[in-house]
Amino acid sequence: MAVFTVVTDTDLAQWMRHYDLGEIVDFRGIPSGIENSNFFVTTTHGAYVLTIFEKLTAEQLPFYLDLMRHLASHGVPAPDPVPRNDGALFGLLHGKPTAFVTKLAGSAELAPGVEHCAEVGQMLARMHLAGRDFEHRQPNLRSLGWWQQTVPVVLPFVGDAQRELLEAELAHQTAFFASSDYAAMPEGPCHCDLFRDNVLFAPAAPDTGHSVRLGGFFDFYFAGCDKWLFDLAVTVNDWCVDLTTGRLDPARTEAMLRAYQTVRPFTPEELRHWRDMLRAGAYRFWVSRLYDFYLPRTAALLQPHDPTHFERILRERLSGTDTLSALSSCN
Ligand SMILES: Nc1ncnc2c1ncn2[C@@H]1O[C@H](COP(=O)(O)OP(=O)(O)OP(=O)(O)O)[C@@H](O)[C@H]1O
Ligand SMILES: N[C@@H](CCO)C(=O)O
Repeated sequence: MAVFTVVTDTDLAQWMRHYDLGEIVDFRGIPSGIENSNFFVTTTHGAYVLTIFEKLTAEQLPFYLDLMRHLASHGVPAPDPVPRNDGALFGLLHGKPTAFVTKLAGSAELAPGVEHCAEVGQMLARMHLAGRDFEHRQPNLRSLGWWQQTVPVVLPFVGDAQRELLEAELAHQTAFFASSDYAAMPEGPCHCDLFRDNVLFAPAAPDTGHSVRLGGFFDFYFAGCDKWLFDLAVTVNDWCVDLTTGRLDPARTEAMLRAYQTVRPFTPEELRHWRDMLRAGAYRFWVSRLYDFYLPRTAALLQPHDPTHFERILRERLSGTDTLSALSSCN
């Protein structure tokens, strides 16, 4: 179980005094996830998720919690942080920032079809537009600066072929980030980690004509201001990939991109640099997975993600052209 901080019944009982959430009915650690300690807490008032933030600081947290509130109030289904009795959206438990958010209904779809990809693409574009008037500006903390710091830390652990690719891609991305086309791309609050396991689907209501219904986006704790296209590239790299080869599945990719574009059309700069952005999205997670794999933290049970998956995806995006035509064909 990825529970880094153990919470006893006594800890929880004391913690609950800060909230008006009724009596505890059930309390259990959540085994998935690799960043934070998460618990499902059911009370006589409803179902919640208690998250103890293992890395994020009290200074960083308002961005995420306020963003979730902002999005939820703008029609984007996201967990809503529950205020404490003193009005604060988080407190300290075992010295770490800790928050209660509402539990979303539904379950993750780990083998998505075109309908799931279309739902996610459209909601992602709506989320980007909804974030335009969000007042906080905090950068994506896992962007170029973090890659530049982290790559030298993981290089001693990897083979020659990986070293060469890590260094070459970092140079390419550094130049891309410095370009005028990059500067011209639209940006704003992004999820930055909208993988299949961070989206829930609920059963579609009968007679709606839809086969699937989006339950919500969650795990906003890697969110930050970034290029909207980066957010989409991260999402496509996970939702539309053939898990064996790392190639993009044309039907799912087109479904997601078309749906995104019905809400927010791409700019010329974005069309020109789609593949660079897919590479950036793959690189970000290759580096973080290498870091977590070779420099793991202790947890009661930790399931590290496979770094070679994103190495394969990056190599595939470097060689592929199909992804560019998929995007252009949507115009
Ligand atoms: N608001 C929520 N509503 C419903 N389920 C949730 C919610 N938040 C978390 N969960 C459940 O908890 C699990 C773990 O949460 P999460 O994925 O956020 O872990 P993490 O360690 O914080 O992040 P990461 O995915 O980056 O490792 C999810 O897979 C999901 O089942
Ligand atoms: N989505 C990330 C985990 C951290 O959120 C990954 O698959 O590497």
